[in-house]
Amino acid sequence: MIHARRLSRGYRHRAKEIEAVREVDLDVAQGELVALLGPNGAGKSTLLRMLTTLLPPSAGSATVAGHDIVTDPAGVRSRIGYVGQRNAAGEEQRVHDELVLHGLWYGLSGSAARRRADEVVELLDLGEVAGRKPGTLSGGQRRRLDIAFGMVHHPPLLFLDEPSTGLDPQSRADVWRHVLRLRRERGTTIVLTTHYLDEADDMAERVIVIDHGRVIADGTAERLKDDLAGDRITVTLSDPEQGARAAGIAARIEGTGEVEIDGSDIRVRVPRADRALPRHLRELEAAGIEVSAARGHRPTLDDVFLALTGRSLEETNRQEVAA
Ligand SMILES: Nc1ncnc2c1ncn2[C@@H]1O[C@H](COP(=O)(O)OP(=O)(O)OP(=O)(O)O)[C@@H](O)[C@H]1O
Repeated sequence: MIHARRLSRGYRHRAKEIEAVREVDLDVAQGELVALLGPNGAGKSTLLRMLTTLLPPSAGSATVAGHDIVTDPAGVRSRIGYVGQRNAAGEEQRVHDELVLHGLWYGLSGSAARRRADEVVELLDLGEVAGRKPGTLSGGQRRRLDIAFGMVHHPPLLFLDEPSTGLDPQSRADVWRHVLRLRRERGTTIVLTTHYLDEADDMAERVIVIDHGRVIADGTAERLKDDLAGDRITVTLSDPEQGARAAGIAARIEGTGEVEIDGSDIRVRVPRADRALPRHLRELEAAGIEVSAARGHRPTLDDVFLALTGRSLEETNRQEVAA
């Protein structure tokens, strides 16, 4: 569906060149659900805007849905849906009428546009609000309407730029339910951007991590965690004086890496926490070291980002919000 090679885009801002996207290679197959994950300013929107032909690349090439983004932008546009960060709806028409207008804009006949409006209203559960004006909808309903606009011409490939940003948790879950439904029932290929780690983790089957305009990791969330962050176990000792001995025992167990002592806690990196924990407990017990608590941690995607960049994505997002 998407093949991009060394796709790059710079901006000139106050006589300075910003390299927003740098030599990105990307292949997305039909039916995939891919999340582009990265902090604000990483280059996600710029990448999406190039793939949707809204912005020409400075260098590199890409085909999207079989058409070249530079030499055949009209071919690309007729086969994709794009839902940007801003609302697409006007305020004058009612929801259903707006959808019909969109269909006409895409070249459908009047009856085909009305039929298609009915279909997307059903697909995105907008029946209750079909007679209302967009300005009266809740944030989540409004976002679903935006997605409906992106689907009016039945595209096999849908791009969503931060579909859930700014929504409350319930509306976010609701938008996701509908995105997953599109994928399941229509086989739509979906590429979306997000800076919510939990979303990328729970919903997308493939996560592409972007930082400073480059792809720095690409895989399933589980794979990225296994390869880049690894599990950890934490064992709390009844007697903190035993820390050094316990750390020595842990370090000798096969597969163990990075042993840290923090007060009465010993933290150890292991390939699989569920398997390593019983073994560590047995060895400590055999050495007469009493353990008062023990737990295993599966890494999060933030641990992956931290391992890759030395920064926490969650922390970076928080600082952006505060700034
Ligand atoms: N029109 C523009 N002119 C100058 N610089 C720009 C322009 N648009 C984006 N940039 C810069 O390019 C870089 C990438 O921005 P982009 O919006 O693609 O990132 P993003 O990952 O989508 O972030 P966000 O989540 O905030 O949308 C940033 O440094 C941004 O400031």
